[in-house]
Amino acid sequence: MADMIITNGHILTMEPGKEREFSKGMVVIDEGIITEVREKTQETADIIVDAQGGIVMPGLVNTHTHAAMTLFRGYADDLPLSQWLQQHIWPAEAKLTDNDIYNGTLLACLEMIKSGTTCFNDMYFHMDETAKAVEKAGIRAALSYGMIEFGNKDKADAELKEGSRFVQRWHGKADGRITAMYGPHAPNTCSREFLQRVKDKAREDGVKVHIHVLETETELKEMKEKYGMCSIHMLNNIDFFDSDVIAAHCVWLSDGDIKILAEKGVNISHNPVSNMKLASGIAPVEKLLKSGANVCLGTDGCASNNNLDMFEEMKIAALLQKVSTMDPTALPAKEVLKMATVNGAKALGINAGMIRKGALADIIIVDRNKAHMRPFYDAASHLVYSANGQDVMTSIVNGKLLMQDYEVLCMDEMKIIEQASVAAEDLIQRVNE
Ligand SMILES: C[C@H]1O[C@@H](n2cnc3c(N)ncnc32)[C@H](O)[C@@H]1O
Ligand SMILES: [Zn+2]
Repeated sequence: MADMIITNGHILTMEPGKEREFSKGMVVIDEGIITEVREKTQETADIIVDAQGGIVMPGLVNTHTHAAMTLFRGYADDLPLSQWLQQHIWPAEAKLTDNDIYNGTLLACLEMIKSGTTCFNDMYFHMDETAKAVEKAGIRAALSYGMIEFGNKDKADAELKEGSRFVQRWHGKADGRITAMYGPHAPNTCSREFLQRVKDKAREDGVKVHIHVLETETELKEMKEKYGMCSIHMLNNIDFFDSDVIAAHCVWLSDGDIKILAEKGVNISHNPVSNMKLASGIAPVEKLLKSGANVCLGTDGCASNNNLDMFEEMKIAALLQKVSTMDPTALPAKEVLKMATVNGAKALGINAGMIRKGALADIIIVDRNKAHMRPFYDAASHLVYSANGQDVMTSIVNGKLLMQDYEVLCMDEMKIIEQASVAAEDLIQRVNE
């Protein structure tokens, strides 16, 4: 007898090269793993999840965020990145406590679970608290301590020590739901020497690296002044790039940079809403995909988005590529859906992002019984262009039901909302003191 069977749903497998759709199918789950995907099964299970009227699909993977920044949702809007970070966000972050991070991350987990994200990639501070929140919520996450040293030698040692301590403590924990990584913030906030040290350490520890790269034109200019080359060439020169790197943003790329990223198998997290809101620019996603690079999708933090809805992110990603290339065939729905599922899972090195025998049981069910979801010709089209996060009925992570038929089972929803609101209020008071 299996643990769970999802039945009666319209299944979208997203299995690379063998994408299949069943109008009525069954997914069998045992010990957190998908054991069978068919039209009918002989198997029985403890829990039967009726997905009647729903699309059963892989949970969405958010490959770049700062979860606890939910506390800064709407705190400093409509500013350019450098001013936003230096004058508003960093001073406020300096006042963050462990308790803030825990509550802010739980709020983020709640929002993600409710809007169909089953795994997220996070870089932030006080990361033990983020990990504890992930452990509690039941979601899956890749976590890194955000290291910033601005070329300061003492700071470099301390930052790497903390990054390393976090990796040792959390990698593979929470029933394997937590993957730890190193998180050097960016090529213009970390020195070349430090980035090299970090990458060496990550290789030694066998873990991945999460970094912001070429988000703004300012970074490009600073790098050219400092090193006589852009961030991509600088990082390539120090042998930083391989398939164990997740580079967020990658907006200001030359054709030569694209070639390097594709050849080295670097994973690129595209974050269109944040890039549009901060007016950072438009990442060349079409060119990156055509060159064979693995491009995935992220929301960035709630101070620059201002939500964690990956459905919104998918639609905006598609629309932005179309209007920027003036080509309506650019980034079609199926391609965006891959970015948000299989490509994201590949980037984070987790066996998910698809509904296939042997994959992790990270699955969501999206409601088709809504006015804006009818008629129904093509699942991918509806998921990208019509749906939003509020249409997710059921979320399963590691074979466990975190939300079923819109009811959150893994936490007390009102309590989380209340605690995070109180924490944010206290925090802003401390910031303004
Ligand atoms: C981990 C660090 O990254 C910062 N951070 C949040 N959003 C962005 C962004 N779009 N670009 C660069 N840094 C960012 C956080 O505010 C924190 O200081
Ligand atoms: Zn970011």
